[in-house]
Amino acid sequence: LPTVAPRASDEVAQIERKSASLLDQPSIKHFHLGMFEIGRPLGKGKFGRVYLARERTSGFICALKVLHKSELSQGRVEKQVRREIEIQSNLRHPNILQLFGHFHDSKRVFLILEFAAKGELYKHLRRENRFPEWKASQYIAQMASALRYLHRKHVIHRDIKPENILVGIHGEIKISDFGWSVHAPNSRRDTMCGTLDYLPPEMIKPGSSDNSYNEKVDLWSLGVLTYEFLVGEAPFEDTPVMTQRRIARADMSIPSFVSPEARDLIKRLLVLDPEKRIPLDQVQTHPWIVKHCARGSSRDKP
Ligand SMILES: CCc1cccc(CC)c1NC(=O)n1cc2c(c1)/C(=N\C(=O)c1ccc(N3CCN(C)CC3)cc1)N=N2
Repeated sequence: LPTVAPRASDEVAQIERKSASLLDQPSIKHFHLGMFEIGRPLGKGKFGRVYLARERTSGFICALKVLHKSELSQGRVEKQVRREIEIQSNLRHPNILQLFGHFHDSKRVFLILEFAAKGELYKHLRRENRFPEWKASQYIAQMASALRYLHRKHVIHRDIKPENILVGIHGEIKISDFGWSVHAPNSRRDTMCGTLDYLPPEMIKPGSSDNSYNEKVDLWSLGVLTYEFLVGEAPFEDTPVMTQRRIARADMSIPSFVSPEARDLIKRLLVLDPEKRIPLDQVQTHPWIVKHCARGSSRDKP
């Protein structure tokens, strides 16, 4: 796979400047399919497929996500896709997958996304079973940095899990799939689907009067992610009914091979009361994070 040279983002800026200037003549389209050479399929999800792509004039490598309008309307997820586009196109952070632009034709919506050359994090996790503490710690440090950035913009991701994280060419992680992200505070109206494993107690309590919640939901999910990186399975993994019950009681046990520092951080994140969860700035200065990040940048070890 071609590597994405760092200059690529300058080229995006160049494309954007060019297309911004093109926008002055309304007849000129912004982006369209003919501008891209489509490469191999990279992956597929419930509502779309993603392909390696190259923008013809600049040679810029990206990932083109194709969503079929018919499927979106059947799944009643148009609103989510609109929100994903609106939120993700205004974000710029090394650990958040960038959305450079979007366009559509009669049948499909196309998202022009940053190419993450090392693919899906959950496949790495399944292959390695669980991550060594130094790697898990660096990933959580990167997640905390990305979440701090999101929360400063009052964006809650709400769907932090290994399946929604990609890995860049230097081994850095990139939060993707903002389909479930919202502006805080929020009271959930969309129906949930998929795994319950990562949901905090305040989002699964059925019919609780005050079902509004805030950014702290991402702290709980960060705790679940930390546990899963180190143990290889989620802390409340069980049958759906038991998972809900165990989440509501924060009923989990941490295996003895997990270091005391990592155990301490997990316990400070998986707290029932959202207000009592350790804040992100204290995650970044936690002994388990500091002890490993000192070993060098957020990249693969040589
Ligand atoms: C449409 C697919 C989808 C549905 C739902 C959620 C998400 C976000 C995770 C996505 N993916 C998405 O949006 N994606 C946006 C993307 C993206 C996915 C991506 N890369 C890859 O998917 C990928 C996969 C495998 C790969 N190789 C595997 C074999 N290795 C030996 C070499 C490397 C290398 C890159 N880059 N930007």
